[in-house]
Amino acid sequence: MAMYSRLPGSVALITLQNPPVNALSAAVRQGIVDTVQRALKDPKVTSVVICGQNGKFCGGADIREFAGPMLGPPLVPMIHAIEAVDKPVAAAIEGVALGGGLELALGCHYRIAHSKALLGLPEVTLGLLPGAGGSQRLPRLIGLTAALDLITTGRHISAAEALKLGILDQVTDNNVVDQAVEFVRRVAGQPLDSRRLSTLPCPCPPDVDSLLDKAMVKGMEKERDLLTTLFNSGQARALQYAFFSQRVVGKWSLPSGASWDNSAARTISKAAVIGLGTMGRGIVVALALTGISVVAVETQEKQLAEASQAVPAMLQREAGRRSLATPPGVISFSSNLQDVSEVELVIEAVFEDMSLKLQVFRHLTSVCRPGTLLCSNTSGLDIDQLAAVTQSPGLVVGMHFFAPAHVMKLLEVVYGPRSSPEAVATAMQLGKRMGKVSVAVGNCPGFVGNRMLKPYLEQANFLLEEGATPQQVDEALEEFGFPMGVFRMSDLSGLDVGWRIRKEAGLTGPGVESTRTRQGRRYSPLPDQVCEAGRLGQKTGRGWYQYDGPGGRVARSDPWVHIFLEAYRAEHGLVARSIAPEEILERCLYALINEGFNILQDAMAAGPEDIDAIYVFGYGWPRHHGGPMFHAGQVGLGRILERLQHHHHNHPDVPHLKPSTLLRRLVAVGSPPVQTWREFINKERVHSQL
Ligand SMILES: CCCCCCC[C@H](O)CC(=O)SCCNC(=O)CCNC(=O)[C@H](O)C(C)(C)COP(=O)([O-])OP(=O)([O-])OC[C@H]1O[C@@H](n2cnc3c(N)ncnc32)[C@H](O)[C@@H]1OP(=O)([O-])[O-]
Repeated sequence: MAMYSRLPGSVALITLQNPPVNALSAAVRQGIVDTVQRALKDPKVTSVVICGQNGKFCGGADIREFAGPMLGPPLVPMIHAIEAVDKPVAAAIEGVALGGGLELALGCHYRIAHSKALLGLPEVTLGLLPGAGGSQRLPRLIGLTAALDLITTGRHISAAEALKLGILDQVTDNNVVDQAVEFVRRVAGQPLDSRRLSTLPCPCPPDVDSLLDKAMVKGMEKERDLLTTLFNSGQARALQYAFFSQRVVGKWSLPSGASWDNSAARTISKAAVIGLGTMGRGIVVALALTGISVVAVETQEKQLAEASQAVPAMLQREAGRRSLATPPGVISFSSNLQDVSEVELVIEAVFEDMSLKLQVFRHLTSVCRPGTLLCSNTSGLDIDQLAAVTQSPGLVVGMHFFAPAHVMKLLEVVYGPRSSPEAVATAMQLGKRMGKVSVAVGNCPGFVGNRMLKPYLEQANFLLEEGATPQQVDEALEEFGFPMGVFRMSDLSGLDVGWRIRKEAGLTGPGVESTRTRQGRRYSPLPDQVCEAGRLGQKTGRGWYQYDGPGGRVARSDPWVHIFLEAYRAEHGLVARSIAPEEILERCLYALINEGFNILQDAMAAGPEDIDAIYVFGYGWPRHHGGPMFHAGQVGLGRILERLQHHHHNHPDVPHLKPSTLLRRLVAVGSPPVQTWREFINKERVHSQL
């Protein structure tokens, strides 16, 4: 909707009304068309101001409408009509003018913004381009180079930058509508031709003159054609899905019925971090950047001394990189666990060893004051077991950060069967304050992200046994869009991490027979043998690849690995075959996706969006593929099921390839779209189908 009012004097005020960001839905577009007509016809009106309600000008086209046919008045002629009005029209920009919102403002003759407003053309992040004249008007206003920068990066810019670039006519710290009204009154009666951006020539560097001989009309036609192509592309749908899934996960819910809207969060101002290894240091910085005071505890003197040098430097660097709204919190270092007695929340980040973590939790519960939230940064250990040794198990949750913790966007908030809604709400809100995408997940080995990683890694190892090289596997995955293939990634994170976990699970180590079947299923001893050869990845300069030296970054193919693989195959009587990239992708990705269905079935994630957000923000899943569950829908659930059946038939000793019941059920009901799975799962659960 758009509301029309006549202000004292001769100014018509049009207010966009579509909470929360006044997106240009069909109703809003209709409202604008009607109110602009009204202003045009009213002889008493000499000028017009367009603003948005509730402190937001406009967040752009209504992305929710992209899924269906476009109804209502189209945006392009609507903006052209505003530009053609013969009374001055000003956009009063507060909050945001993004995408179609900025394009609407560019159709106005003047633009006045509040100093805190953000402007931009972020369409590229949704797989689109500015399709309502933005690609044509912006270069005509600020030149080709600056416009290209904004259009291709999609970045949001401040009002100050927009003023400097020439997008805005005025910036104010006061009420922006009042300023805009005053502005249009002042300019009423002045000629408007030079303010109609679509009619202006495009200022551009001399060398591209010849490229830009096309007229405006041609440009607009091109914009429309390209937009139509983009609209119908899978990538645009995936990027728009990723936009919404990032927001859906904030609206968390637990199987108990507790959810974001019925659970109160505590606001944390003082926290502690136990353990100052790589993860602990990053967590201290992430907390301090949010303005929280942190007690950073490390019992090993050498590690403490190193951390007290490194952490302030990291904080300073990061604070400099972001322009912080609040000053960073104070960090105090200590070797004494007693010093955490006054904090409201503790995050334990010691070595990934259950007996050590239990020891820390026993200690914490005795030194912290009652009511302190106790969190663990474990990447997969049982939260409930930790909760069991504390006086208040309800106040224990997992906060699984990803390295480096002050940079990576993902946070898995792990609730155990006894975690209170307040504890979950507080951890989720704290994650949000740290700028993270926080996802609530259930307590199961590996939680969501690492649980799905296991079958993916497993398939990659099996592929090596069957004839692939690490490079071939990595190349197929990188071609799909991962920044790093599985072997390069393993070398980066350190091969000993998984080795230790497998030893703890009794899968390898002294006394375990070196067979290719362990604990009743196919097992590849390849990664254990690589570790036994002292090759732990980048940190030792050797792993699945070779590097220039310990800590080297550039992976090069290593003849040692090829000889090792050949010897291994010969020892086990395996005949290497040539494996196509398609098979590599199917085996790795479909095994991972299948585990995602198992996770949904077990209610360890509330919906497919949660899994997809985890993979996009924590595991490098290419955003333009939406996430593993979205991708499954794009490929077709029937196809995924059929390929899993095929691979499981060939490898019956690999349980991860056995299609999940949920996948079968979804295919049986006609493969409904991913957005409806959450509801379907809940219904199936009620009827005990899962
Ligand atoms: C031939 C056809 C012609 C077509 C022409 C194309 C025109 C144009 O070029 C294309 C576009 O404009 S593309 C668009 C270009 N624009 C963009 O890409 C801007 C995208 N938006 C943002 O970047 C952020 O939301 C803001 C910075 C606006 C606010 O951030 P914040 O304060 O942290 O808040 P938050 O939590 O982020 O969002 C709050 C709620 O608002 C919702 N919502 C938001 N925008 C929406 C939209 N456009 N729509 C619908 N909904 C939108 C959001 O889902 C959430 O809903 P929930 O139900 O409460 O969960």
